[in-house]
Amino acid sequence: MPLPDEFERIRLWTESRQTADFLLASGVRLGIGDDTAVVGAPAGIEWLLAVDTMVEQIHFRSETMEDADVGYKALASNISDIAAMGGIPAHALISVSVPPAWDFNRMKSLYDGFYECAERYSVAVVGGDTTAAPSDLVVAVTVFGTVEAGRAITRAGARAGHIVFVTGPVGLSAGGLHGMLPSDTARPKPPERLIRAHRRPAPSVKAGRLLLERGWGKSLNDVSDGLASEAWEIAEASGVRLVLKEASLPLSGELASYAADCRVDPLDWMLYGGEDYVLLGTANGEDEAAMREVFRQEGIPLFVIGETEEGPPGVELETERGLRKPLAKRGYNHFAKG
Ligand SMILES: Nc1ncnc2c1ncn2[C@@H]1O[C@H](COP(=O)(O)OP(=O)(O)O)[C@@H](O)[C@H]1O
Ligand SMILES: Cc1ncc(C[n+]2csc(CCOP(=O)(O)OP(=O)(O)O)c2C)c(N)n1
Ligand SMILES: [Mg+2]
Ligand SMILES: [Mg+2]
Ligand SMILES: [Mg+2]
Repeated sequence: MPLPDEFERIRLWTESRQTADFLLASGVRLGIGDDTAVVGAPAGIEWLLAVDTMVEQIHFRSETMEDADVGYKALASNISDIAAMGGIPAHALISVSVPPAWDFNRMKSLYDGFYECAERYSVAVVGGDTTAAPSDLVVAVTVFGTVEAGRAITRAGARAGHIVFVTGPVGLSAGGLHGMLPSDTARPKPPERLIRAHRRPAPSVKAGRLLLERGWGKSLNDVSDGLASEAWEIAEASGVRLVLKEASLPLSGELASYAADCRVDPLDWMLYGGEDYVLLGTANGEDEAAMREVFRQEGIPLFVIGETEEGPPGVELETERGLRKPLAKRGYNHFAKG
């Protein structure tokens, strides 16, 4: 059998993955197959638009991710940016640049991952682009979300006297990655939960919506580059200081024991590891009790990890003994100063 050409591949990767009813309900008048998609714009909403790229060797390699995980995570990381505005993810465009090693079947698995994530978060895949590539796979996903007009929660809304919270544990993804990356010295195998955190992140869409609908979220950011880096982004965008309490940071028992096995400090993974795709934000202290109660009822994690103060924008870490030290503006950076 001859190998499918470009157009047959697109059809075979995407055909019959989402029902006509679902696409119609998502406002899609015209989906995959024409020069552009045509999507209805509901009254009273604003569009949230974001794109994120995953590059083989930089964001993943065969040792760290299964093929389907790459598709799942590429869409999940974009959905996380919509969650970080308090929005609802709605549509996605998928661009793939495909090297020879990613044959038809591997790409089909990648698309299985895309569509698994799309189904979980009710995202309509409305188009994309396909090219050949010389050696490594590049996947770029553009996501469109909706938010009630004027209500998006930005990084700039933190004020002195807020509490600082996160919507899930941090550092698990970095711990899992540590154990899966090739290394000269043998590393203990990470627990399944850490591997899963790295491969199948769960963006906090429900938490983002609660924070917006109840009016609790005053500033919000998702954790892609690491808690410290994202905290600095809120501090600088808002013009406040964030004080994070080391004892309140959500350290999972599994991460603690895996870090002990590896003889490393889990705090490094928690503060600087990244790819957690939880939300970091601030809220009024008076709302803390109600927030805790409703998040508990909804079964969504919420950890209060510090507070904000007036002063030159920055981030501090308060140790268990009450000593404060500046928290380095460090995290994953594609072009770290060298
Ligand atoms: N090449 C680019 N051209 C235009 N805007 C960009 C480019 N790269 C990043 N941005 C914008 O810079 C901001 C920060 O990007 P980034 O750090 O990737 O955000 P995030 O961590 O939320 O994905 C975003 O508003 C993003 O849209
Ligand atoms: C093989 C491999 N090496 C290193 C990493 C770690 N890593 C790569 S990108 C990244 C940060 C998130 O990616 P980025 O492109 O910065 O996303 P954005 O901040 O734009 O959402 C991290 C922690 C990884 N996931 N896989
Ligand atoms: Mg980005
Ligand atoms: Mg983001
Ligand atoms: Mg980044």
